[in-house]
This record gives sequence, C-alpha cells and structure tokens, in this order.
Amino acid sequence: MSVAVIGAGAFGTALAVVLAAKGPVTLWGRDIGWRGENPRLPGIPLPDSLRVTDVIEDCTAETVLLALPAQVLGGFLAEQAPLFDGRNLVSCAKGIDLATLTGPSTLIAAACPRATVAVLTGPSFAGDIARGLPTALTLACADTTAAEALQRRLSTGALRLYRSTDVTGAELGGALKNVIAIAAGAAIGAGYGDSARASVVTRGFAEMTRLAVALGARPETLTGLSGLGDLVLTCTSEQSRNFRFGLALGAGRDFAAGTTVEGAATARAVAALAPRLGVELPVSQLVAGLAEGRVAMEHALDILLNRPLKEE
Ligand SMILES: NC(=O)C1=CN([C@@H]2O[C@H](COP(=O)(O)OP(=O)(O)OC[C@H]3O[C@@H](n4cnc5c(N)ncnc54)[C@H](O)[C@@H]3O)[C@@H](O)[C@H]2O)C=CC1
Ligand SMILES: O=C(CO)COP(=O)(O)O
Repeated sequence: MSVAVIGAGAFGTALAVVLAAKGPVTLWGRDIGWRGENPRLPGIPLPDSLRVTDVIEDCTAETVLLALPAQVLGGFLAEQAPLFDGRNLVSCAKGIDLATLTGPSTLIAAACPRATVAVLTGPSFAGDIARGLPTALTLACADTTAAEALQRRLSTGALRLYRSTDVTGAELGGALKNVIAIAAGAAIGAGYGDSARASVVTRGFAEMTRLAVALGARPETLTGLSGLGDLVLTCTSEQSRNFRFGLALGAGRDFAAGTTVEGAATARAVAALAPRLGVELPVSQLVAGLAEGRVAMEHALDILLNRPLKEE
C-alpha cells in the first residue's frame, strides 16, 4: 500500500520517516527549502527512499495521511479535495475546526464523500516516533476491513496501532486533551503545584468525556490511548507545546509566535459548543477565556474555586 503524507511539519515528517522503511512514501510540504533534515524535526536524517515534494500532484498514493494543523485543514481541502476523493484519507490532526465546530474527519468526509476516512491519534511526540521509540496509537475507522489494512501498513516494529470503530471518540480524545494540557501547564506555570495539576487533569478528563459523549462518542473510547493516554502524556511533559503554552500563560511569559498550539483554537470551539449541547465545561471554558485574553490569569483560580460545591 503506497502512502503519501500531507504536511511536512514535525508529525508528518516523523510518520513519513518511519513508514518509508516499510514501503513507498511521498511527503508533501509547502515549505521544503531545507535539505537532509527538517528543522521542525531536528536530528532526524531523512531516508533516501523517502520522496519529498512540494508538488501536490505527486501524491498519487492510495493512502493519504493528512498531518496539517486542524485549523488549516479546511482551507487545504477547499482547494485540493477533488485530487484526494475516493482514497483512504487518514486524519492526523488533533483539534476542532473553529469555522465549522467539527473535527477533521467530518471536514474530510464532507469534502471527499467517496473517501474512506480514518483517524490516527494517541500519545506520541513526533521526535519519539522518529527515533523509533516504542509508541502505541489508535487507528479509528468505521470500515473494519479498511481499518485492518491500514493498521497493518501503518504499524511498525516500534509503532503499534490499536483499532477502533469509534471515529468521533478517538478524534475528540486527541483534540480535547490539548485544551486540558494548557490548563495543566497554566496551573504549574502559576505555581499552584502538582496537586492542583492533578485536579485539573481529572476534572478535565470528566469534561472531555461529557463533551465527547454529547457528540456521539462511546465513553470507553475516552479511557483509551486517544483520551486518557494522550492526556497523561501531554499534561506531564514539557515536550508538549500545549503544556508549554500553558506554562507561559500561567507564568505571564510570552510564548514563541508561530508554534502550533492546537488547544488554543480548540478551546474556543469547545466554548462555542458547550451551550449548544447543554454541557458544563468549566476548565475548557476558562482556557478559552485565557486564550482569547478575556480572562486574566490572576482571576482564573478564583473562577474555578468559587463555583458551587457539588458531587464528584
Ligand atoms: N508534533 C507532534 O508531536 C504531534 C503532532 N500531532 C498533530 O499533528 C498536527 C500537525 O502538527 P505538527 O506537525 O506538530 O505541526 P508543525 O508546527 O511541526 O508543522 C505544521 C506544518 O503545517 C504546515 N502548514 C501550515 N499551514 C499550512 C497550509 N495552509 N498549507 C499547507 N501547509 C501548512 C507548515 O508549513 C508546517 O510544515 C497537529 O494537529 C498536531 O496536534 C499529533 C501527534 C504528535
Ligand atoms: O499530540 C501530541 C502528543 O500526543 C503532541 O502534543 P503537542 O501538540 O502539545 O506538542
């Protein structure tokens, strides 16, 4: 099964590098001026067998991994969808599109109605995958036969894919954990301590599950790699850009502009969805307020602590 990866960022490049050891892979990026190694994935030499291109028509593979940030996927599909319809399209983005308040798999299915849509998600830093460190991910697809073929092609000796048919749940697990990671980072950055972080992560996980179930997910999916697994990783590691963004927010420091921080836009999407679905999401709504500058960090703690006392 030939593979194309769209998006030569850290994640797309890492996936392309390890998958190229198993068969033909084409990596497409709009900014491939670099040679030898991608500055977004430093220290990882690209194998000679990997074809890197900025010509979208070179991506003729039957399976296409879409590894663009969630907020740019809609614009990309608006231009390029006809080229990709009818193929296996695997979303690798972790976010909710602000313009439509839907996940990447919904965007892809709407733009490419004849495609087989899947989601690849779960706890994995691009650098870990590229270095061949052991990693387990979820491959979610409603079509089990297609999922089995994708699972075989996209697994390697170190990268182990588990199948799921719950596309909504898997996708939301990956998107929503980024929002909670910002909150966890802010708690640490503000000096509130590890106990506060544990509360934010636990209450945040309850929020993730509430919202995902309201959108049609199976609750048990959220306890898997793409929900709890990725939440644990992202809320505890400074490798995470969402966590580091939260650290900076909490400490009142600037954060490097241009860094991909999916949780900021996704928090705003979640805040817009919450009243429509009638679900309470205090941590995510607070992150949206912080990300938009509506809420100052010094008021954030009071907002959470002054909520009415309730059952867990
Ligand atoms: N980096 C990681 O460890 C992981 C990232 N992801 C997810 O993968 C997705 C991509 O993230 P990264 O690769 O880390 O981001 P990145 O910041 O490393 O790269 C983003 C890439 O998107 C490209 N891009 C931006 N706008 C574009 C447009 N309009 N058209 C074409 N290309 C455009 C940029 O040129 C850049 O190559 C995100 O949803 C992220 O949550 C998932 C798992 C791990
Ligand atoms: O999704 C990730 C790990 O699973 C990467 O996290 P960040 O986008 O926060 O760096």
